[in-house]
Amino acid sequence: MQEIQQVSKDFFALSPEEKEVNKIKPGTSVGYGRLFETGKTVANWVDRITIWSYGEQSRAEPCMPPKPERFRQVVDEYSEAVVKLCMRLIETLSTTLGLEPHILGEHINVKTVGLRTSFNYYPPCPQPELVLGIMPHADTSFVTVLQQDETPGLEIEKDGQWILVPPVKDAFVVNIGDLLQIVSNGKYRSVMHRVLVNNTVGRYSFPNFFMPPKETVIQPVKELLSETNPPLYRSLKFAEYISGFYVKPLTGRRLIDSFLLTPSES
Ligand SMILES: O=C(O)CCC(=O)C(=O)O
Ligand SMILES: [Fe+2]
Repeated sequence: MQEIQQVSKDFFALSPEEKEVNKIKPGTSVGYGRLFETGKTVANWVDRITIWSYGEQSRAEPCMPPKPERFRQVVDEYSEAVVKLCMRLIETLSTTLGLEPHILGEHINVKTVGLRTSFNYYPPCPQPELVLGIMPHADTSFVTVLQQDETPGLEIEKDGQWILVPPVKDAFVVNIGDLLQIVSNGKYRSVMHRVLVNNTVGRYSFPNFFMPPKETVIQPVKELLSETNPPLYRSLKFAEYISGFYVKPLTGRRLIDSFLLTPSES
């Protein structure tokens, strides 16, 4: 965990030209650059690089920055360990849904699921009350394993209130993403969250998004459905969901609601 922090600090200390070697290309979501740049003035006060760190996508869309030199090696070891943790989480989540431990993993074809990792640096901001580090959103993952440093900033929404998630040394935060909400037929709800910034210290965070290949069909697990518990979400390709996510800035609205079979009033 310390090493990831160290290579990230080395990366963000590079010159803008060196960081931009890996600039996000139009139509993709990986590389270095501003978050959700849409031409509109939505301020996300963050310097960020996103890469496929594990799985099929990391080979299909290579995006490791060439510098710092140790980056790739550290990320390879880290992502392998995080994927193992995600696999265990999926088994546990299967059990807590009342299913055999292997059912959820089989349903989502867990062996093909990969990892996308973002490296966020939120610099100190002279007027932190005017911006957010990242606007309110839910993640596009099954689960997100998040490493944050010792500086607070992450808040989750619960019952209409924003609640700070205090950093705990050597611990990850696990967030439920939209895809788990769909496959669990709404039994698990993805968590809305946002990031605050401050005017004194920079903050680093590393969310690891456990995400499937683009062609994967996402739909509720059939073992959870019955006449009295009909599917809430239609089946969709992950590519369809992800294209919806990146075309608009983070508005705080739940994208996932657009896949409800019976649209909600909200
Ligand atoms: O910085 C954080 O703690 C969270 C970052 C986040 O939510 C994201 O990158 O999706
Ligand atoms: Fe997030």
